[in-house]
Amino acid sequence: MTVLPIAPRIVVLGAGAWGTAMALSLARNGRTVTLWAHMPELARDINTAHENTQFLPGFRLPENIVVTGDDTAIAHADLLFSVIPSEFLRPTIARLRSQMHSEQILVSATKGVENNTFLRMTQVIASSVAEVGLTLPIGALSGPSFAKEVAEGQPTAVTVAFDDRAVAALVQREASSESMRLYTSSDVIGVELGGALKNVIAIAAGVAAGIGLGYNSTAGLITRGIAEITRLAVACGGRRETLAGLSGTGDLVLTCTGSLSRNRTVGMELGKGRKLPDVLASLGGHVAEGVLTTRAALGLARQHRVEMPIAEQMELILEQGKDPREALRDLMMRPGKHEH
Ligand SMILES: NC(=O)c1ccc[n+]([C@@H]2O[C@H](COP(=O)([O-])OP(=O)(O)OC[C@H]3O[C@@H](n4cnc5c(N)ncnc54)[C@H](O)[C@@H]3O)[C@@H](O)[C@H]2O)c1
Ligand SMILES: O=P(O)(O)OC[C@H](O)CO
Repeated sequence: MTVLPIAPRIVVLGAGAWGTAMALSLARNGRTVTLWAHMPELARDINTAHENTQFLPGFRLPENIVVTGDDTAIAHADLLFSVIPSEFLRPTIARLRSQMHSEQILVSATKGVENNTFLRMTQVIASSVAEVGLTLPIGALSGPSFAKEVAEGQPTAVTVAFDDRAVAALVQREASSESMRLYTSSDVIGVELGGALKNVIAIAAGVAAGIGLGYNSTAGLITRGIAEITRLAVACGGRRETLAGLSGTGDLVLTCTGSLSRNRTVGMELGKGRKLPDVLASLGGHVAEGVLTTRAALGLARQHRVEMPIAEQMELILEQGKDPREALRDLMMRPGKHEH
């Protein structure tokens, strides 16, 4: 049976906006939280400024957050949160896995699908640690949660999923606070895919906004978007009701309407006519996971023979520079369908 000590040692892997906000949220319970950065210089800069000026400016880190670039810090953790962008996850886990052990619990908070394998993030981590003969409980945390608002202490609700619900309950106990409410789930597939796939639809919502379209179009994209990502998640083994929850409808509504979303911003700039490399370069080192996830989602969709018309048009815009207006027209002019 997996257990956690009374005062578990917590390490957050990845000192981007979300890793830093997660550390701030976890530290509100009085625990010491170690925030691991992949580059020692980044750890040093954050320690000097007591603030992550590059990825989450404006929030002073309290004394009980210790920032480090030292890989050996991971060996002392009881509870690990992995917040590494999907693109860098496999090499980062390969680097750190010699410090990991089977008594630890690992929560993945990354939202993405691996580009060539189409694996979910918990699968990437499990397959990497298996190469050195290691197994440990690995689950996913996802839901509507802009890092800035979490850092501000604004009430936020997310879902944490493990195959073993008792493990999800342990994480729920440790990560809940006045401003962070966690629901448990045993649907790891649904929670992970909900969080990853909503980014593709958020790009589409941004494109619509960038073209100058209004509320009707956004509502249509959100609703047909949830239909599309639910189809794929269910085909992959997720549960329909999970996609109707926080890590599905909840996150989709947030990211398709919230101006803080990087994915929506990318779509909006494309809708205004800017080119993708130029838009990505202006994100200041931040990731917009949906750009890479679009192709992976379509790869998964082909494997499972699932139709994803919105994702297909996004791929054409992102990879072939299709005119966004033409893409939206092509979506509207598809053959008529039943709603369900
Ligand atoms: N920002 C949010 O509001 C938010 C909320 C929920 C989930 N997420 C998810 O969290 C994950 C991380 O996003 P973020 O917003 O914290 O990142 P970010 O965009 O703020 O920063 C990029 C991160 O990538 C790291 N990085 C860059 N090169 C690297 C390399 N070669 N190896 C390892 N790491 C490298 C940087 O150190 C930094 O931590 C993403 O999957 C994102 O979808 C973000
Ligand atoms: O800024 P985005 O688009 O990466 O979205 C951040 C989170 O995923 C919102 O839940």
